[in-house]
Amino acid sequence: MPGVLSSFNISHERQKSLALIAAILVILRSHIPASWPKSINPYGGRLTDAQLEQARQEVYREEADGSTTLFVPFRGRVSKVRIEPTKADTLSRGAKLFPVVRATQTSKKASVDGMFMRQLWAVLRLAFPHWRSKEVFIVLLHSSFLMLRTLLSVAVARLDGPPMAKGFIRGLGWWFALAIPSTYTNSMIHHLQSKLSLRLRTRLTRYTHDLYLQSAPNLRYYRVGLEGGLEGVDQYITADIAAFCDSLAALYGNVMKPALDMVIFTAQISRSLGPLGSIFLWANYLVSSSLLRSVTPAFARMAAVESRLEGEYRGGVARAGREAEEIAFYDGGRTERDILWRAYSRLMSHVNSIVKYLWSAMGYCLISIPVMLRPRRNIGVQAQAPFAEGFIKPDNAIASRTEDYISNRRLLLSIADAGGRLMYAYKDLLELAGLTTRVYTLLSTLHALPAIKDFVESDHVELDGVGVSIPERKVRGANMFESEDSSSRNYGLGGSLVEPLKIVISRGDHLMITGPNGVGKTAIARVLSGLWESDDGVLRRPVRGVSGLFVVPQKAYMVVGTLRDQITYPHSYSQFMASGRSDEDLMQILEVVHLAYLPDREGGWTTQKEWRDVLSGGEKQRMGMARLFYHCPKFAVLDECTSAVSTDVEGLMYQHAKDLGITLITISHRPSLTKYHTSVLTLRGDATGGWNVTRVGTEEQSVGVEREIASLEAQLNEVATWEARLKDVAAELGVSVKLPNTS
Ligand SMILES: Nc1ncnc2c1ncn2[C@@H]1O[C@H](COP(=O)(O)OP(=O)(O)OP(=O)(O)O)[C@@H](O)[C@H]1O
Repeated sequence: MPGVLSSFNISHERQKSLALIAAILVILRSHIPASWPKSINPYGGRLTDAQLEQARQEVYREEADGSTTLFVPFRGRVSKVRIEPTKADTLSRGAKLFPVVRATQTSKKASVDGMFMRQLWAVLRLAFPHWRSKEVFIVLLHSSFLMLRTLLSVAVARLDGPPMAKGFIRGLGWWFALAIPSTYTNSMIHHLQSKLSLRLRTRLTRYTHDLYLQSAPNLRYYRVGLEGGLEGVDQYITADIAAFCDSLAALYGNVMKPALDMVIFTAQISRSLGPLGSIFLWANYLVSSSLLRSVTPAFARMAAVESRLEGEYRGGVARAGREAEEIAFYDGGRTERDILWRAYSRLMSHVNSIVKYLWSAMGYCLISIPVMLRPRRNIGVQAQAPFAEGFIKPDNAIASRTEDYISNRRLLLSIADAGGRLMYAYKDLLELAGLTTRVYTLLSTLHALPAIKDFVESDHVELDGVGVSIPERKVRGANMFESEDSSSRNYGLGGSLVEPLKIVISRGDHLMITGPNGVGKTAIARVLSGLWESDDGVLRRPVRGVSGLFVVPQKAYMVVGTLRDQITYPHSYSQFMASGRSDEDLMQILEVVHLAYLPDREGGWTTQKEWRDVLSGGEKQRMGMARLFYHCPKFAVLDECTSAVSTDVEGLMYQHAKDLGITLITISHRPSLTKYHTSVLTLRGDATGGWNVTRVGTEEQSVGVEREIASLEAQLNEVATWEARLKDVAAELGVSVKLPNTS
C-alpha cells in the first residue's frame, strides 16, 4: 500500500493519516447496525427503565391505517419499525401471477424450460415489485462490480505480458495498485450478494406471511393442509424461501461473472486468434454446453425432493420435542428414534444419490476442460516456435509476440475457467429450478384456496338446513413433488358427518351438544366458527371477532408472551390498554377461575415463560375460561374445554359465564352440565348423521334421561347372569376366577 501511495506522490505523514482514517472507517463500519432505526424513541432521548419495560411489553401497535409499528428496544432507546401490510390489490395481482400448475401440464422432471421461466418470472415479480425498488438498485450495483472485476482481470492479464526487466518496478507498482480495487471489488460482490439475498427473502417472506396468516374467511394457515394438500408448510416458508433467495443471488453472480468473462476475454483474444479461431472457440462452447445439458441428471427435482425430505425430518424432530412429556410417559424414545431414523435415512439416501450424480457431473466437466483448452495448446504450439527462435536472438518483434503469448495464455486460462464455472452454474440453475417450483407451489396453493362461504350476520345463531361434512380437498395437482405416502393419506376427502341441522339459538338460550365420540360434535363447532364451510343451507350468526362468537377449544392454546397475554389473547397489549381495563380487572377474572395465585407464583404479569409446559392441564383449561370472561362475547362455543377441571369449579365457571350474559353452546359428555342449558342437541351416532333436540326440563328430555337410566339398569341386571356363566366356564376348565365386588 505505501508503494502504491508513494507512486501518487503522497507524503509519508499523509500516508499515515490516510491509513489511520481508513482503519477508523473499517472499525466504525462494523459497528453500524444492519438497518438503521427509522425513528428513535417516541418519548425523545434515552428511556427510563419503566418506559423501556413498557416498550418491551408492547412489542407492536396496530395503527388506524392498518399498518403495524414494531417497538425494538435498542441500547436504552426504542426504535420504531413500521410495517405496511401487503395491499389487497397486490394480493389479487399475485393470484393472477400464480395459477395452479397441474402435474399433467408439466413433466415430473422440473428443468430449465418454459415452465421454469414462467414460475421464476412470477416469483421475481414479487421480489422486484418495480424498477425503482432497492432490490433493482442492488442488482445494478452488483452488476457494476462484477463488470469491474472482469475489467480488473483483463488489466491483470495485460500486466502479465511484459517479460523484460524494463519497467519492472513500475509494473509491480501497478500490480499493487490493482490489488486494492480488486480486493474491494471482491468484498463488495460478496456483500451485495448477501444483501440481495436478504432483501429478496424479506420481500417474499412478508408476502407469504400476509397471505398465509390471513384472517377469516381465508384462514389459509388452517386450511392449507386439509384443503390445499400441502404438507410441511413450515419447511416451505422458513427453509425453501431462504434457499431460493440464496440460490438466486448466488446464481446471478455465478452466471453473470463467467458470462461476462467469456464475452470480454473472447473479444480480447479474438484479436490474436483471427475470425476462424474465434468461430472454433465459440463452437467449442456450444458443443460442450449441449453435451453437459444432455447428460445432466434431474437436479431440479432432486433439490425439491431434498427440501421435502428435509422438512419431514425437521418436522419429526420438532414433534418429538413438542410432545416430549407424552412420549416420556410412554417411554416411547425407541419408537420415536426409529421413526426419526427412518426419515433421516430417506433424506440421506437421497442426498447420497445427489452426491453420486455430482461426482459424475464433475467428471463430464473434467472431460470438457481439455476440449476447452485445446485452442490454448494450438496457440502454444504456434507461439512456441517463434519464441524459441526469438529467445536465441531476441528482437522487438519476438518480445512483443512473447508478450502476446503470455497475455493470451492467461486470457485463455481465464476463458477455460469461466467456461468451467458456467457449466457448474448450470447445475446451480437446475437446483434453482427445483427451489423455484417449491416456492411457486406454496404461493399457488395458498392463492388457490377460495375464501370460505360467508355467513349471514344476525344477533342470534341459526343453522337453517346446514349439513356438516369434512371439507374436500380444494387444490389438486399444485404440488408436483407430493410425497408418495401423502397421496394415499386420508385427508380432504369429504364425507358427511351430520344430517342438515335446523336449530335456532337465541340470546339466553343455552344449547348443549352431546353424543358418542367421533360423531361430529367438534365439526359443528368448526362450521359455527367458520373454519369449515357448510355444504348447504344458511348459517346465521353474530359478527366476526371475539365479541361475536368465541370458541374455547378442548386443547387449551398458550401463546408466546407474558402471563397477561395468556388472558388477553388474541388481543395485543396495546388493544388491552385501549380497552381501558387494568391488571386488577384481570386479577378478578383469575379469582373466578381459581387461578389468583398465578401472578405471585410466576413473578408478576410481565413474566414470559413457555406457558404450555409451566401450567397443568386443568390450569390451562381454566386459563381458557379466563380468556372467555375477559372477551365476554355474545355467544361462546365451549368444546369440552373444562374436561380436566373439577366439577365444582366447572359449575361455578358455567354459572359465571351465564351471569355475564354469554349464551353458551357447550359440547360435553358430562350430564352434570345439562342444568346450565335450556336445550340438548343429541347426535345419535347411528352412522346416518341423525340428531334430535330436546328442551331441558321437558318431559321429552326427562324421558330421554329415564330411558338412559333404564338401559343402564337393564345392563346391570345382566351382570348376575354373566357372573354365573363365568363361574360355570371356570369350573369346566378347572381354573379359578376372581369376580369383582359388585355389591
Ligand atoms: N381434519 C380431518 N380430516 C379427516 N377427518 C376428520 C378431520 N377432523 C375430524 N375428522 C373426522 O370427523 C369425525 C368427527 O370428528 P369430531 O372431532 O367432530 O368428533 P367429536 O364428535 O367431537 O368427537 P369427540 O367426542 O371424541 O371429541 C371423526 O371421525 C374424525 O375422525
